[in-house]
Amino acid sequence: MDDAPPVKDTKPKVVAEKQKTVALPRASRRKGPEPVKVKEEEEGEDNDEEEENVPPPEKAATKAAAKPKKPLFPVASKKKDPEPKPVKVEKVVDEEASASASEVEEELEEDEVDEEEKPEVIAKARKIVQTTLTTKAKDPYPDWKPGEPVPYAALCKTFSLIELTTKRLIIMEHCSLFLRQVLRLTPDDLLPTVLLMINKLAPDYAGIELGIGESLIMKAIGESTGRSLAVIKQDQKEIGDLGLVAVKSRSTQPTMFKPKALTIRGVHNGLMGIATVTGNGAQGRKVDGIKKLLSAADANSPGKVDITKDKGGPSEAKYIVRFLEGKLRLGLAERTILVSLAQAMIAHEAYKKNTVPSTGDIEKAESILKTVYSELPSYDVIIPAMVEHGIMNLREHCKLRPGVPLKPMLAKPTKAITEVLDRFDGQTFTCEYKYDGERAQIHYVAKDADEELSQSLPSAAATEVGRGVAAIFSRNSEELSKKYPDVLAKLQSWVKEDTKSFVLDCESVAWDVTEKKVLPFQQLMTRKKKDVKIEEVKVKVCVFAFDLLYLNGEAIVEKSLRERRELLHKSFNPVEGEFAFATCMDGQELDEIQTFLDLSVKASCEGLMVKMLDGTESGYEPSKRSRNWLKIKKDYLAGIGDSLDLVVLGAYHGKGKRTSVYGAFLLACYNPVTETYETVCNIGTGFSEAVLEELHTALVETVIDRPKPFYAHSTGGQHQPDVWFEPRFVWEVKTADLTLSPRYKAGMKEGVDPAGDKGISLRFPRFIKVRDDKKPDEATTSRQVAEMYRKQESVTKSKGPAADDDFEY
Ligand SMILES: Nc1ncnc2c1ncn2[C@@H]1O[C@H](COP(=O)(O)OP(=O)(O)OP(=O)(O)O)[C@@H](O)[C@H]1O
Repeated sequence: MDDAPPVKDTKPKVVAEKQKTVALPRASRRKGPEPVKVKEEEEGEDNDEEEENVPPPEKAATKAAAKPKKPLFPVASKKKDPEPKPVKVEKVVDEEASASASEVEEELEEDEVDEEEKPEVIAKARKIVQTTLTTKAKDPYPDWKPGEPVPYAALCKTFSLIELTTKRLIIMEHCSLFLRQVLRLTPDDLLPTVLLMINKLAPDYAGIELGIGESLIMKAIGESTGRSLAVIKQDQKEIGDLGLVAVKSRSTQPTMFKPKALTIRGVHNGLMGIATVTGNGAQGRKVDGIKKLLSAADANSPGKVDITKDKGGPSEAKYIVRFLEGKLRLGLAERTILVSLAQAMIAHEAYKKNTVPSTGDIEKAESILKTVYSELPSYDVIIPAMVEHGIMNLREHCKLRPGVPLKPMLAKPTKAITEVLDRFDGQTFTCEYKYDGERAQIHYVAKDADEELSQSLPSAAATEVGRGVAAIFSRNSEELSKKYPDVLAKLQSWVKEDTKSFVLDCESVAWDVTEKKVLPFQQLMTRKKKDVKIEEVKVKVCVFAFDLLYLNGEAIVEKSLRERRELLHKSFNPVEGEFAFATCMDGQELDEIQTFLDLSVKASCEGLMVKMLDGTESGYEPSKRSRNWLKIKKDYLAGIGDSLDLVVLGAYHGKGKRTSVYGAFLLACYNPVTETYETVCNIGTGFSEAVLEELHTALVETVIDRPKPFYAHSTGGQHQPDVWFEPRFVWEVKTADLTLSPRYKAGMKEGVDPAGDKGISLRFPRFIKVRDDKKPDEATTSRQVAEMYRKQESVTKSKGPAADDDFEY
């Protein structure tokens, strides 16, 4: 395929098909639990089933693509010679440093390398950077001509090497080596390279999705290889991996002519074109786009892929299809890429200077990139700046800014007020109402300010609001301006005149205009999700601000909460029913907190947030589930500490009156390390008839023939659900407690069961609501489930909980 023009020329128009969501009507949500008989035996029951073989990890779906106002890939620096003169690295690092990743792996216990954050793994990785990354010796792919587009085959070669291992350390080494080669030869392609590695086309806030289902991909594979759809479907049934089906289909296809080899930039452009196609015949043009990419795949280097084994050689068709499905199956967590990128960059900079970076420098580079990315999660902004100014200077050039949403700080659950007091012993803390609505990050820049709402924000996302321009983002950095035009319309009235720019952390909560009080979350969910017309708004919303992250041109995340709160209160005017500061209380005594908790519940809140108030620890920690924020929910005091957000993997047909709907469901938590969904319970309680009907309508669209290879579930016949689903919907679920069961797989790798054959399961789970603000890979993690289990157990065994996070880099 010819390379399409650079992405900067493309003007993506409209967001493609969005994920389907279920809005549950208020009435149906409010109805009491409607017990539904779960088809199988009670949770927690022992049974001798076989341990299931979980296939290699598969990347959970990520959304993709952008609607950029400015060039998507600003050229970092044209002046620089892309290929510095090859240099011989003279400096000798210590002996240990010459270890290769595989040697190092042998030294480490298998379970110790599960996460790249382990200090010893990081230390070894840094040693590797000092040696292999500062020479060309281990580059994964033969050098292409400096300055020329990076061949897509080079990326696929790296993917195929990564596919051969599950060890983070080796994955990191492969990534770093390849990224450094890209930096050395074609630094302008670093951005699309990184994006394709993380299965994205653009930052989340750009709101572009590929909008492609399995059937469209099968159609494209069929049409581009001359095989019938029926045959492709049959292959898919047998192989269970469309990427490999694409490879199999290609191998039987005689090549009439040799198209031009794919490049990373060309593939990115092609995919972007597919994602942004709209209007009449969009589906057909998407298929054409895929066909074009597939026909060019492997043109010049047809990889020999043994499709009988998942871990075949490199094949462009395989990775294109997997990208389209949002599943590269590589275990390339965003954190891995970040660390690899920092290592590649520091090694590249050293290589250019004919030096070797010290481990201190490598550590510093990693920390800079992680901090910068947590405040400004946009490779589109960071990569060009990093290439131009160097990684050590990145902080000066890339700061939190209005227009680029950051991942919010999250709280750790606690079970009792005494736990809070233990945690904050000797330190000042503050309590705030925990409002039950939707997180909203509001960005604003006045027209007469010395700055602008980020250039990388799609223009449609920035709304004129009187004296300024504003945008609202969700917890997941999705753009919410079309959901809350009423908030934007009133915004100017609560922004003080000398407040010229800000990023606010808030909760948008349904508001009862007559009673002048907040309404439960269920009310908020009855609002339309997008294209809301102000005149049609029935459920009014009040914004409760609890933090200020940026003010008048300056990021203030490092200031103490006390200072941020003062600035917050100084910079805005509360307006009844529209904008308010979160109700807070600084008392430190148990009975004061108890009284405040009771008040919060009376005020229709979920409970309290308790936050460190002073000192560096009270700084805002983007993307972290931090112990400096604790939540006490009203229902903590009975049952386990927190509800869980679980992914629906399967369902059982209803019986009797319910034959037309699903009567019970199989739920799973998410394991971000192995990128698998681990089953955790069957649920049939908490649903009204109306809700069951709605869920059925939504879920039927996602039925698949068989469980995905990245579902960790029981294989015993009697435990199989009647239908399986794509991992799409996240539900909030409460449980009486947690137990170990051989029938479920949750947390099996977390060491809670000494014998290792039982997973954690929920007892008496109860459906609370659909969490359509969470994506499946943001569900409660296996580790969190294990942490809850340990906490529950710790009453008798007094074991400390493990740390965890949601987005942390
Ligand atoms: N005063 C407040 N301070 C911080 N967050 C608040 C506050 N009031 C309400 N919230 C909401 O509570 C959430 C913090 O709780 P947590 O970190 O547990 O998020 P979560 O994982 O979405 O869990 P939950 O289901 O409890 O909302 C925030 O995302 C925000 O939406």
